[in-house]
Amino acid sequence: MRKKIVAGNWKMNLTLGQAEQLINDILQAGLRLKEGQEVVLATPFPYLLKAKSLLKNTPGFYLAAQNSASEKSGAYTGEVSAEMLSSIGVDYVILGHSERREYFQESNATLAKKIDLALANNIKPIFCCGEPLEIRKAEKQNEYVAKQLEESLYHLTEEQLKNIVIAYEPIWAIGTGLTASAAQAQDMHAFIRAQIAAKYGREAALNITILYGGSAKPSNAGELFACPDVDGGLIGGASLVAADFQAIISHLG
Ligand SMILES: O=C(CO)COP(=O)(O)O
Repeated sequence: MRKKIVAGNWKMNLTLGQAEQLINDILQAGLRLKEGQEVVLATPFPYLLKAKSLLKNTPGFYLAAQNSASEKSGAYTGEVSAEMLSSIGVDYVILGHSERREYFQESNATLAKKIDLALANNIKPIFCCGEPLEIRKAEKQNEYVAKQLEESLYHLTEEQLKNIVIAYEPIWAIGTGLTASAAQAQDMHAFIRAQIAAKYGREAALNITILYGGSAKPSNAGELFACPDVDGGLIGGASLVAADFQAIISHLG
C-alpha cells in the first residue's frame, strides 16, 4: 500500500535555537506512527545537519530540504546541490513549491532537471503542483495541473516514479486561511491519480503518495485525510507549532 505522510515545510522561519526546540517538542510527544506512515521535516538548509542528529534515526521520521540546485556542481554561488544534501543524509527534497515558481522563476523544465538530480542522488522529490486563483475561477485547474505533471515528471521511468511524492497545493489556499474543501481536494487528487494511471498504469497510480497542502490545520486535517485519494499533507504554518503539527499527524489515522 502507498505511504501516508505528514510533511512540515518550515519555509524561511525559525532560528537554530527555535528549530531545536521544535524538533525536541515534536519528538517528546512520543508519537506512535503506524506501518507505512512517515513524518518529514523540511527545515531550512543551515539546520539540516542538526535536525538529522536530533532525529537520531527515530523510526518513521525523515528529513527534507526545501529546494536543491538544477545543476550538478560548480560555479553557482549560493546554490545547494542534490549531491551535497545526499552526503548529509537528507531523504526528501521539496521541488516546485509555488513560492519557488513565483519568486525564483522556476519553470516546469527547470524542475524536471532538479528532479533528475535528486533521484540520481537517492533523494526523493516531493513535487508540488497546483493552480492560482484565476485558473480555479476559470475552472481550468485540471488542465493546469496536468501540464505541470507532464512537463516535470513524464520523462521519468515507472521505476523512478516510485520515488516521487506529489503534493497538490492550490496557490489560493497557501497561507491564506482558505483551505480547499475536502471535496475539492479529493477531486483534484483523484484527477492526478487518473493522470498517473493513464501514463504509467494502474499499479503506479495506486502506489503514488499524493499530499494536500494549503492552510491545513488540526481542525480540517481529519476531513482532508479521510478522502480516499489524499495520503497526508504538506503543512506550512501549522508545522511550526509542535502541538498543531502533532495533532495533524494524529489525523493520519
Ligand atoms: O505551502 C504550504 C506547504 O508547503 C502550505 O502552507 P500553509 O500550510 O501555511 O498554508
